[in-house]
Amino acid sequence: MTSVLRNFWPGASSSKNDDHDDEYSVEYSFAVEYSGPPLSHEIPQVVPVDVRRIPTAAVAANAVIIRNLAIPVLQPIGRKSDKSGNNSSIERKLSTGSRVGESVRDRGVYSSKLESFSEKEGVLEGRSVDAHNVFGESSSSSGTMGFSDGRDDSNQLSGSSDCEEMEEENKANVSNDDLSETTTCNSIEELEEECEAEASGAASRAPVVTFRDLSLTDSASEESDQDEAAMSPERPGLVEDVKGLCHRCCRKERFADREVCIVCNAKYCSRCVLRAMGSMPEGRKCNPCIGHRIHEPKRGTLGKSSRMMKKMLTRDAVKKIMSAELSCPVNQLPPHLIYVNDKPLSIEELVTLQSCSNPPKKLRPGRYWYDKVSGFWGKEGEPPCQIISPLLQTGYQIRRDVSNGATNVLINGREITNRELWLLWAAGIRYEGEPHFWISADGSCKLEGMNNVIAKLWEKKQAKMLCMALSLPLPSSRANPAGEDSVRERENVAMRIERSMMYKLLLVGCDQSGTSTIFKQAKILYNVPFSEDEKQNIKNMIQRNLYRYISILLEGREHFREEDAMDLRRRRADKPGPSVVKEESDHVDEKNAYSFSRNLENFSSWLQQITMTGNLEAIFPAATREYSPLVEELWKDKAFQAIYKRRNELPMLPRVANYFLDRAVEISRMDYEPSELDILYADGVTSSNGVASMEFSLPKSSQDGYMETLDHNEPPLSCELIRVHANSLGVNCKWLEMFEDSDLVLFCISLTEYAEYHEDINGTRSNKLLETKRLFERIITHPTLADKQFLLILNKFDLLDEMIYETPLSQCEWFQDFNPVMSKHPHNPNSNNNPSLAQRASHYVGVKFKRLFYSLTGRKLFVVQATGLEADSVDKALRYGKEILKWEDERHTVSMNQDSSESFDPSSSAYTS
Ligand SMILES: Nc1nc2c(ncn2[C@@H]2O[C@H](COP(=O)(O)OP(=O)(O)OP(=O)(O)O)[C@@H](O)[C@H]2O)c(=O)[nH]1
Ligand SMILES: [Mg+2]
Repeated sequence: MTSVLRNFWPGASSSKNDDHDDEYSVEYSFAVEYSGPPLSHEIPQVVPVDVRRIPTAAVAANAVIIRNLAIPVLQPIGRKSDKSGNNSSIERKLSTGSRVGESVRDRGVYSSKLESFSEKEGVLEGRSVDAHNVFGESSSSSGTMGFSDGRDDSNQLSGSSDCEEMEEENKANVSNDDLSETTTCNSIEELEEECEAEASGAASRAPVVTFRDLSLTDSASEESDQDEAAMSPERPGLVEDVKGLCHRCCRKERFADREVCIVCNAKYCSRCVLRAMGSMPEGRKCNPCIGHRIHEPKRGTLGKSSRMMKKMLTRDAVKKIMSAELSCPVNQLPPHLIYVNDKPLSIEELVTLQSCSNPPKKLRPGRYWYDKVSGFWGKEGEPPCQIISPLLQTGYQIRRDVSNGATNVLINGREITNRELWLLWAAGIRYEGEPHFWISADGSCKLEGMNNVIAKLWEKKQAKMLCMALSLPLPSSRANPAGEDSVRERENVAMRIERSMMYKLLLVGCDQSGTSTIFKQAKILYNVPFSEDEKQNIKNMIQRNLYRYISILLEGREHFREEDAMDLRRRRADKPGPSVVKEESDHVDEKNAYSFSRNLENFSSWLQQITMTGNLEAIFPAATREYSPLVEELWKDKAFQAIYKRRNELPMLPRVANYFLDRAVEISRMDYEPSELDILYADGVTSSNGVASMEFSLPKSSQDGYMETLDHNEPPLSCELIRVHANSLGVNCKWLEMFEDSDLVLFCISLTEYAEYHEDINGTRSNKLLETKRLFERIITHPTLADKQFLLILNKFDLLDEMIYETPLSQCEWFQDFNPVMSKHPHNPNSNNNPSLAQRASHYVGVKFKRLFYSLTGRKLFVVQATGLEADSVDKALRYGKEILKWEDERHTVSMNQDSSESFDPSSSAYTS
């Protein structure tokens, strides 16, 4: 009471200094009659306050509450709030600047606006809104409760509207009101506007408080989910993007990875995302945006989880979130915002449209036209962009000017555009005057009032070509029985989620490192089938390779034959009788161990010529039919077998050639079907320059030795293996950026490279392993792969084992200090105590790369030894990759949980599963 009275009469004399008890030291005084000299001026009058006119807050239950009023949800104070302790500028201004009279006037203004808004909304028609009460609660909450997050509070008092257009109209009306009223006083809107402008992003953030119409709750429960979606509050505005800063903590740190709210576009760093988005019951939306429609341009990203999500949450949790994002009602297309022939769609019409055999692609809220007769579909004011299923019951009658045509030519009641006029012309339709054509779904064209078909649009090649050139639509060849589409749609949703959850493994390596062998091995290993086309191409490739190997042998024959003839000539020369020698030597020239019959000789010169001119590809597959018998004849020929025996003397012949040449007759036949092993051994199946990718699931195996505990319920791991050749990465590995979303990089090197050399055009020799080392350095330091895990695959271990004794590892200058102390005991392959020289060498190479990796990145490199041609070995390497991914996942989850444990309760979140 003391303080009330003290404040009530501020001009009163203070008795603070009195030493009396508090009880007697109150700061109020009583009026006493003035007895001094007469005054020269008038005494100001005090207007008595009518206490009955001071607005008071009504009891909430009795108050008429505007639509969408709900219990306010407290949010963390946003970065735009005043850090000095005042919660918002609105609050500050309300408490300091406004006098009682102004305040009351403001309330009046606000009240009238609310009423006019509510009336326009059409939802509260016939009810009176106690705006004073609403305002009273609102202002008291901002003034005394300190409840604010610095967001656009104007939204808090807005109800939902049925469509964007309506809301815009309302806004326009409200702002007109503003103009008339705010010239005289500081209205709430004005203050809010100032406040908004103060905040760096002038656009408002999502409202913190959402209002739900309590009076409608009963009936709302009867509405379908879709209805709820349609009636959901309007989307909050987009937040302004402050480049590179997290919307919550305003920090740049950790912002390389970010998650974006699909409603307001606010971006969050990994530290803040879970706090901002919570359990994500409707997918990636920050808490205030839950219940709101998505920002339409984001529709394409629905269900596609980001890297950050995958890193932070368990796979199951991400799957749940993505599936909720795709399927929750509020995220579905709002039918009432899609207009077809001037009519907003109903839910049934939208379903009909989406589930027809040929639905519109990329349907978004907007205005479209639809010609039910022909199935032409387009955006209002534009030529057709698609031909959808005809005769769907959707939209009103088509308007003549709906596509903005100015040609005076009508098709099914619509004045067509110039581009379509060209189409008629290309279809051979000639006319005079201002005709009206009727074109049916199959393209049959009739003149109005006539019964005969004058042309069929889609039978004319020119018409189709013109459509392609002018970006006009062509009819779809798809015809699906009703119902199938929705099934497929459901499957697609599941597939999309699966796909987005896949681990991406990038397999990269230098020439001949064995990346394509590993890729093919994985394909065979995990039952990823080769398509019929692929099989046919592989067959052609293997047969072509066979002819190439034969041609290399035939080239060798020239050399062997020469050698043999010289040898014989030398031996004959040692014998007496010059004329006899000459005769015999001629004979030898013609017929020695490497001589062919005339037939084979012709075949041999033809094949060598074709190979030299590089036309080998052109003669396949026809060559198989023509020359298969000749290959058989060649194979059986003694001279050819003699050449084949000396094949190791031909450096140009790849090692793998033996595998195919041994079965030359079988492979050259028309009916040859490549086996899996043939495919594995075949060179060139995966093009050297291209990028190949395949999806597979890595099943759980009891051989998983890396896991201490085997979880038998664990689902198989979905992976995508992308093989890219170093040559295709461009200068400075520029194209690595394309693989930014890889989870693990498998860098493959051949263990034989230490003894192999490259020769450039100047004849300078360089060690292949050192070249690989340079590529490795470039890749691991590439910014795109900065935070990726790397697994080094030391391939071709079998070959290293063969050659290491003859060719020491120290041949390569980087490995000069390799000097292993070998045990005197013979090597036992099953014992780890006495590793072979090849094992020691490969271990040494691994350590060298590990040190290099650590020196450049400060991180750990994983290494595995492999033999690409052996299935088990590749399986083991890929499973090791899987373990790395899982460790990485676990590490992230743990660190995120630690990060968020202070203020975020993980048990309340969907990410714990
Ligand atoms: N012995 C043996 N040979 C292998 C191994 N891995 C690959 N090869 C062979 O090495 C050769 C090159 O392997 P690829 O898989 O084609 O190498 P790449 O990385 O695709 O290189 P490019 O063909 O230049 O694109 C092929 O002939 C393979 O059969 C292995 O582990 N052991
Ligand atoms: Mg290859």
